[in-house]
Amino acid sequence: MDAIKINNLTKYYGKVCGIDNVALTVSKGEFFGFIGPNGAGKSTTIRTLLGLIRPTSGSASVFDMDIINDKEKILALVGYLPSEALFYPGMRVRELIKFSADLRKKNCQAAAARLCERLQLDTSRKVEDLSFGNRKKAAIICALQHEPDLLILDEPTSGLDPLMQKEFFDILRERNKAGATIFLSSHILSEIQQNCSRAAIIREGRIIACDSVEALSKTNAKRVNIQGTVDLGHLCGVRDLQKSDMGMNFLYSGDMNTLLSTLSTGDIQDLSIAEPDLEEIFLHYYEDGGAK
Ligand SMILES: Nc1ncnc2c1ncn2[C@@H]1O[C@H](COP(=O)(O)OP(=O)(O)OP(=O)(O)O)[C@@H](O)[C@H]1O
Repeated sequence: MDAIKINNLTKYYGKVCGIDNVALTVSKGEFFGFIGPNGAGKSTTIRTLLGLIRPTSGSASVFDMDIINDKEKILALVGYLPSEALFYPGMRVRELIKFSADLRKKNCQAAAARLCERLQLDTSRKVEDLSFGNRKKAAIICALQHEPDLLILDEPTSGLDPLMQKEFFDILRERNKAGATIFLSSHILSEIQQNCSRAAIIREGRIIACDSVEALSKTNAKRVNIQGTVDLGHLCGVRDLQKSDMGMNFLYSGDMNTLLSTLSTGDIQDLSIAEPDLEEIFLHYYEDGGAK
């Protein structure tokens, strides 16, 4: 069974396009990444999926249930972490966590206590007195304490320190191993690479790639580093050229023999031709014309 199935979902905010014809399938039990630059449409996709906003056109289902007609049934199976954690003021953290569990008509005391301990959250504090990171932890506990079948996490780690990020991902991996499906929206590539098996890249409201993280990370471009001088002329396949007093470096995706014969005309003291790092590969998807 698919955990998430999105069919040609489009959302316009008046004249502004949020997402355009998004189609995506996430299988039950997957740890799926959703990557894209600011304003790409990640939150719009998630909010539409959860029935928080209505699509302009298209349809989607969660565990084979329609996002509009079966909204309540879907929400009972989902844990949602919004990108910004906002709470009613005046509550203490423990009251907020209990309030969130009561909404689900579930006793989550034991699970909540374990999560608070692992994430080191002081439940006696008032929510309005919490730091940004601690507010995030409270939101994480509200999203996870009822042990949902599907976790939808929108930029979950912003505000968490590195130790807490590690603990948080340990918890997610444990949940995933126990069968939960995880949909992780992020623009932190290392998070996606270390945790997800598949990912989709969204840009300007459209899915531009969807594949295994391994396949997405592959490219035929090389990073060329030169110490010395050479005239590249009109060499085809050069991108991201950076020059310094010492030499130059660029991404190259053209013919290797042509590159080598061009380089042989220069005065070169040192040369390296290496795989680009992951950030560079993903920038290629983000840039105009980067779609496969
Ligand atoms: N309530 C709204 N009213 C008008 N336009 C909106 C609204 N919400 C989002 N948009 C627009 O829809 C597009 C997609 O925004 P969205 O928030 O979904 O992107 P995102 O990928 O989640 O971005 P970020 O990583 O910055 O959170 C953007 O152009 C944004 O300006």
